[in-house]
Amino acid sequence: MKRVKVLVVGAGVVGLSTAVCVAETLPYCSVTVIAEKFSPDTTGDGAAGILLPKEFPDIPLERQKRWFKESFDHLLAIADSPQASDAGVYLSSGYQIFKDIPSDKKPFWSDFVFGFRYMTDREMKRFPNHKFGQAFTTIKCECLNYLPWLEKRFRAVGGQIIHEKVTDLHKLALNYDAIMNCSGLDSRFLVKDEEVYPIRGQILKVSAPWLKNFIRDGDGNTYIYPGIRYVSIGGTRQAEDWRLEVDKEDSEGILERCCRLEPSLRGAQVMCEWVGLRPGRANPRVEHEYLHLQGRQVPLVHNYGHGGCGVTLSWGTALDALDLLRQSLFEKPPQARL
Ligand SMILES: Cc1cc2nc3c(=O)[nH]c(=O)nc-3n(C[C@H](O)[C@H](O)[C@H](O)COP(=O)(O)OP(=O)(O)OC[C@H]3O[C@@H](n4cnc5c(N)ncnc54)[C@H](O)[C@@H]3O)c2cc1C
Ligand SMILES: O=C([O-])CC(=O)C(=O)O
Repeated sequence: MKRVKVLVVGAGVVGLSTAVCVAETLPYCSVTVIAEKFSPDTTGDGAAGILLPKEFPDIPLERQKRWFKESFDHLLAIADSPQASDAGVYLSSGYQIFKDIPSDKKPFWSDFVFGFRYMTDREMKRFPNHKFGQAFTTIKCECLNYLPWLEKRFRAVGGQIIHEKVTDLHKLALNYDAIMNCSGLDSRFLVKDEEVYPIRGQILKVSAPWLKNFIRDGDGNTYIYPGIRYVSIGGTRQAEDWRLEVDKEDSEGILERCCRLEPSLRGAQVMCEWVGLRPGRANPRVEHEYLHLQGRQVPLVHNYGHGGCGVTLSWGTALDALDLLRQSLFEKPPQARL
């Protein structure tokens, strides 16, 4: 009997991962996802979806390693299964190159990807403006496939979906035993967290089926990611910039920088241009508190603020959010709803 009603706010890669984790792990919970936007209109749908972490300043490194390893291993199992093409999850190999030798040549995630090594002098000759490079195989998770696939998996275990904008979490909490907030950038308004801010990202999707390996400049501003339908080339990282319109100058800059790294892109046809707002935050917020209403305390588990790493850390942070939910339900068992 499903006696605990859990509501997940958000149907991006973070919300759907969280909803699937809870619905598949806690048989006593009935789980509903409520969101204003679903695939193909969430931030992850336009993202390249490469699994590549960055280091957050105030989260213990062991926790960050766990977030990445769990996400990588979860997606690797999908990539290795007959579900891979439906889910849009596959291995992707390539290079990260640096104009200056980075202080951390062997980053914390290097043991979790496959075949991490420094590039040879011969390989580096292809990139005369760069001094150092890393070669490795990671995973690419294309949300245009992965999110509908996750949604199907969620429905298969009885998950419910509501298509609606939420304006007041307290009102919703009258009808649920726990709420999980996966509203990304909109947490700025929904839970009034002023630490979340937009980091605008513009990319172009080009047709260049001859490209097989990714190339990323370590500064994070220029990258080329071959994918299933197209090659994503980027990018921009404009903090506090809320514009969702395509900026012509940004597109020109992206093409120019990417063609410098990969001259064969000069002949590539641009299929579309896309802008998304990363949910920036110094550190992702994966923690819980309680909403107080009419004598009841309703657990509120937050899972948002992943910046440019939402796909990269989606499963690991969802598992942490699941633990926080379990802990909060155990600390304060559901109290009678009105
Ligand atoms: C150009 C670009 C490239 C990127 N490339 C990568 C990459 O290669 N690898 C990687 O790991 N990450 C990448 N990212 C980052 C990644 O896309 C994000 O971190 C991730 O998509 C965030 O997911 P989310 O579920 O937290 O938020 P979102 O996808 O923004 O989803 C938020 C959800 O909450 C819902 N919501 C919000 N407020 C409300 C409300 N009030 N009521 C109802 N619903 C609400 C929305 O409707 C939506 O369903 C990239 C981002 C950009 C912009
Ligand atoms: O940085 C990258 O390589 C891709 C990415 O995650 C982003 O643009 O946010």
